[in-house]
Amino acid sequence: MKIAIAQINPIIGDLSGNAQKILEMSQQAASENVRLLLTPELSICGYPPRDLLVNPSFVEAMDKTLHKLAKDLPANLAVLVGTVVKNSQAHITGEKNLFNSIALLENGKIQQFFHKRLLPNYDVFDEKRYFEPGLQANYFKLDDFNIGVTICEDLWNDEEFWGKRSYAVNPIADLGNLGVDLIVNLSASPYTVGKQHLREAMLKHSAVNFQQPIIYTNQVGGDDDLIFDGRSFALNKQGEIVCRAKGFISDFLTVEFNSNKQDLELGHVSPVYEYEDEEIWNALVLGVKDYVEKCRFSKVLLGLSGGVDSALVAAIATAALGKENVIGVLMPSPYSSEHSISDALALAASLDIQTQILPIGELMQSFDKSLYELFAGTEFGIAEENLQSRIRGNLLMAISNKFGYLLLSTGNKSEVAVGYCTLYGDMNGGLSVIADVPKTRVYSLCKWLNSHQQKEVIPENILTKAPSAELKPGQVDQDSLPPYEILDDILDRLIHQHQSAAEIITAGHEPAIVDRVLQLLSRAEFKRRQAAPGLKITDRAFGTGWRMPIASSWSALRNIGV
Ligand SMILES: NC(=O)c1ccc[n+]([C@@H]2O[C@H](COP(=O)([O-])OP(=O)(O)OC[C@H]3O[C@@H](n4cnc5c(N)ncnc54)[C@H](O)[C@@H]3O)[C@@H](O)[C@H]2O)c1
Ligand SMILES: Nc1ncnc2c1ncn2[C@@H]1O[C@H](COP(=O)(O)O)[C@@H](O)[C@H]1O
Ligand SMILES: N[C@@H](CCC(=O)O)C(=O)O
Ligand SMILES: O=P(O)(O)OP(=O)(O)O
Repeated sequence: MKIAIAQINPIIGDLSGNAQKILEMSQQAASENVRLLLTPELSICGYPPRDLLVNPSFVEAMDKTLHKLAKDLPANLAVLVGTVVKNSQAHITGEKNLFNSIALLENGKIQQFFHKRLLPNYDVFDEKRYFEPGLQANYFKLDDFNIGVTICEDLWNDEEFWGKRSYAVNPIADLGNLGVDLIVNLSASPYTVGKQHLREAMLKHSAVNFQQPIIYTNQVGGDDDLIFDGRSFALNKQGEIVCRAKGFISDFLTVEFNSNKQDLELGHVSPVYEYEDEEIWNALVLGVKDYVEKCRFSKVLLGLSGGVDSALVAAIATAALGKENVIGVLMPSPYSSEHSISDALALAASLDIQTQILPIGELMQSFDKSLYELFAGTEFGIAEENLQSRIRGNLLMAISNKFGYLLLSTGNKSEVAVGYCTLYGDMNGGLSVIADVPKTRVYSLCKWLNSHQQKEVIPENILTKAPSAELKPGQVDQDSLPPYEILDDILDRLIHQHQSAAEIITAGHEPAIVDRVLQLLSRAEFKRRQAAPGLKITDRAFGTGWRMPIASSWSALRNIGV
């Protein structure tokens, strides 16, 4: 029996467009004699639909679209489509309105529904807000085969693999006990660095442990802050990868279930990325492309300072949207160095993007004049420094408004973590492209890009000079922050490894620096809450999965031993 994976890139809420994508892959499947086609979790509406699900008319429209799709599908093809189903018991107190389900479509009809049993509710996942868990093992008979159906998180509870049990039920063990021939998993699993390795290792363990071939179908595409990497794959009973779809792009691939061997045959296996930098680059390019296109923009703009952050964002945007759709705006102030202008121009020439030069000296003088009396007798300080950033932010938003271009924010994760950025200034923008990329990774991505393209896409001078906001003469970032290698290590331990200050100090960091970073991290929460959505590439980004209080003094507690 031939089975196909439809690794589609749905647009959230575009029900007819998503159905059309499924239909097109169904027609391709039918032309290749496929018997069963798999699509991702919630493929009819795209994942995550969030509070669109609270609207009954949205749910009704999904139902109508699904019935129409069932009628349009080619004959002799069964298709599994992700949808929601109303919970008929929902009138009972405490029960929710919906199930996160899979519909089996065949012979012009919806034949059966399967409900997701394990509902993720951590990090960016919030499924208990909408869904009630399914209570039964899910499987169906297709020709002579029993096919077990699981939905994303249903397979993330392999107790032996994790060394702990996260949920009381284990859908894969239930299906193993029922003796199904094959398990399919329909997922919408967001990208984080190294996640594919984890998925494959986890499902390899499950395949071997339960002696079940598994076909894993993932969504692809950018959805606000989330990037879905695709890379759907299948494993035979020995846990060997027998096929893998491409990463960060829609794909269609088939795999043969051999009824004699009761196992999957070897098919097409797309390669994995060799370098993390390459993988992250591809993720960010897709994240920008899909955010811009799905929000119906065509062009973007950004401030080009001659620094490394804006250089990387410009390069990502150019790869995502094409050089004719990226506009770099240079806004030198009296404090800008000569090289900041020449470096920005060299970068623009290397990417072959358009530039505009808008000097801000006169605007700064005009602001100073207006504030002269009010500020008389005070020292030049943060207020004056930030004016430059805010003048630039205003000019960029004026261009955005006038021409309908989306402004890209350029702050990296290290800066966003410690609040080294100006509200309503360089934090302006609709999408924060590298907000989850620490500064040390910004450099490694640029270096990877140059070596991958075998030319200086990012001019060498941008990579070797000291990072500087140039908000006053001779200023460099390291006047106010620890060296980025140290800052990033401390932040990684705090944010990703959940280490206490005491553990970080034991690891060799200076107590005063650790204290300061803790305070800066906590104090900058108000800024992050007002920031543009940032593309998520790590397991802990400052986005929908980060829910910190603003009015809090927790970080000050190190000295009493917590
Ligand atoms: N703009 C740039 O390009 C850039 C680059 C690198 C570093 N920096 C650095 O970033 C810093 C920016 O200065 P900043 O952070 O003082 O200016 P800011 O204006 O970004 O933030 C301070 C302002 O935020 C508000 N605020 C403070 N606490 C708040 C809270 N809990 N809730 C809500 N609002 C609150 C207040 O209005 C306060 O004046 C400076 O250290 C600057 O050197 C800026
Ligand atoms: N001189 C500048 N021209 C254009 N855009 C600029 C300039 N200086 C800063 N910017 C923008 O602001 C962010 C943050 O700057 P830092 O150097 O990190 O302070 C930068 O990426 C540009 O987009
Ligand atoms: N743990 C899964 C959950 C996804 C889901 O159920 O949507 C993941 O991160 O991919
Ligand atoms: O934000 P940029 O581009 O100015 O980078 P840097 O902060 O390294 O100068």
